[in-house]
Amino acid sequence: MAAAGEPHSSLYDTIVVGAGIQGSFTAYHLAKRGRDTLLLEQFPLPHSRGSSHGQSRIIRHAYAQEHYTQMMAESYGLWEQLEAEAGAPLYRQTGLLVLAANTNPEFQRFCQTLAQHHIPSELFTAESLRGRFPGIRPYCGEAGVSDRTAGVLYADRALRAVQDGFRRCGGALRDSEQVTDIQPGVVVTVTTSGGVYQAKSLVITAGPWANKLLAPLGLQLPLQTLRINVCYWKEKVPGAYGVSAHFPCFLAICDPHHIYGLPSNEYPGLVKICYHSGSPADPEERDRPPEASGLPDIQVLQDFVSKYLPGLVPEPAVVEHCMYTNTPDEDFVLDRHPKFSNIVIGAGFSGHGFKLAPVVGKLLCQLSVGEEPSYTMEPFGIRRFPALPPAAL
Ligand SMILES: Cc1cc2nc3c(=O)[nH]c(=O)nc-3n(C[C@H](O)[C@H](O)[C@H](O)COP(=O)(O)OP(=O)(O)OC[C@H]3O[C@@H](n4cnc5c(N)ncnc54)[C@H](O)[C@@H]3O)c2cc1C
Ligand SMILES: O=C(O)[C@@H]1CCCC=N1
Repeated sequence: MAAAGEPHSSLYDTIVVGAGIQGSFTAYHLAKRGRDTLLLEQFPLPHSRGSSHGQSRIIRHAYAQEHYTQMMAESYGLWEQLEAEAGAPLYRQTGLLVLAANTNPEFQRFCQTLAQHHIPSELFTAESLRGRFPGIRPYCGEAGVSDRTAGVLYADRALRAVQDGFRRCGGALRDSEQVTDIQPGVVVTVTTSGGVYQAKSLVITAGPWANKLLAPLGLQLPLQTLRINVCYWKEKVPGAYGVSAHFPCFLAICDPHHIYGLPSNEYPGLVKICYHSGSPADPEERDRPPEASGLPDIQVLQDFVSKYLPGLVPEPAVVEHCMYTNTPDEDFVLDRHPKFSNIVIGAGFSGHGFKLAPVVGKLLCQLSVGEEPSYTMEPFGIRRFPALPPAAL
């Protein structure tokens, strides 16, 4: 294996394209197994053009779909391991409240998975919510269920930690190198803006750029790229909705899209509350203002904040941007290319993939080395999309 900075003339075991959280964890698992791995990133690191930047992400066992709750059991352990390797905290436990009308079927599925997996949790009525969380003004008939294991991941720090871990295991990370061409074969040839590399297998984890890389490989996935407004709301009394006041993360099950929030922490006095959807956008033109007919997400959030969180100023104080890459069912794509079995794809993380990245990385690593994946891959297969052009398959 070449030392850092030395030219690498031979064949890599695996090249991973895209150093967001999914590609970085994939490369980390590969390097930990002693695979000679090259991780390529188009932008200088760190950058804020994709989906993995920012200070915080929610981590939780609570899911309406059991397969994610199952994967989270292992994911928590892998986050802990990375935290120990990094020697710095990556996670803060805050708990999470799922809020909905008590008759809501999705809410009931959350309660079922929490119970089935013995996750420490508590049920709340509108009245008991009011007593325990005076900052929330629940409506009549609303219920809540908590996931006490949930909390906040320090996202930027976590991304750096996994990339450092990858390098410590001998992995090579080259940033500012955009992949411009992929030639499939028993040996895959990858051309970048900086050189030409070869490997026995390739993993594509390109976030919102996935379809751009897949098009020349004869594949287009039904992915929608969305620009998300990441809104921060000012506390009327600083700290009232903060981690130190034990305010939890929350997920409000709303129609048509959920609303979620994290206690004030990264920006003192500001609470992060976002809409779980956004306006369609090309990642190359993310900050171009959307059409006038775009999603009224900020208005929906303002209404929500004025109604339910009376201790916050109902107008965003800070708005940052990030990208979602959504599949139609919001399940991930973790699969081999239908025609080129040594090309593995991780895509469509649909705005909820950060917490699961340690397990996603392990699964993509297993697929690329030809091992049986440790979980059922049924929800994640490419063939679940009926509208794929048959020529591609
Ligand atoms: C506002 C917001 C809030 C979220 N909240 C949560 C949350 O609370 N909990 C949670 O679990 N998840 C959350 N998520 C989702 C999570 O952040 C994403 O699922 C995850 O970051 C996706 O990572 P990725 O590696 O697939 O994509 P990215 O981070 O976009 O990484 C892809 C990388 O590939 C690189 N790339 C692309 N094309 C090329 C090329 N040709 N050559 C070289 N490099 C290339 C890109 O530059 C990029 O760095 C949230 C996402 C957003 C946007
Ligand atoms: O994944 C998460 O926990 C957050 C909150 C719910 C919607 C998407 N992201």
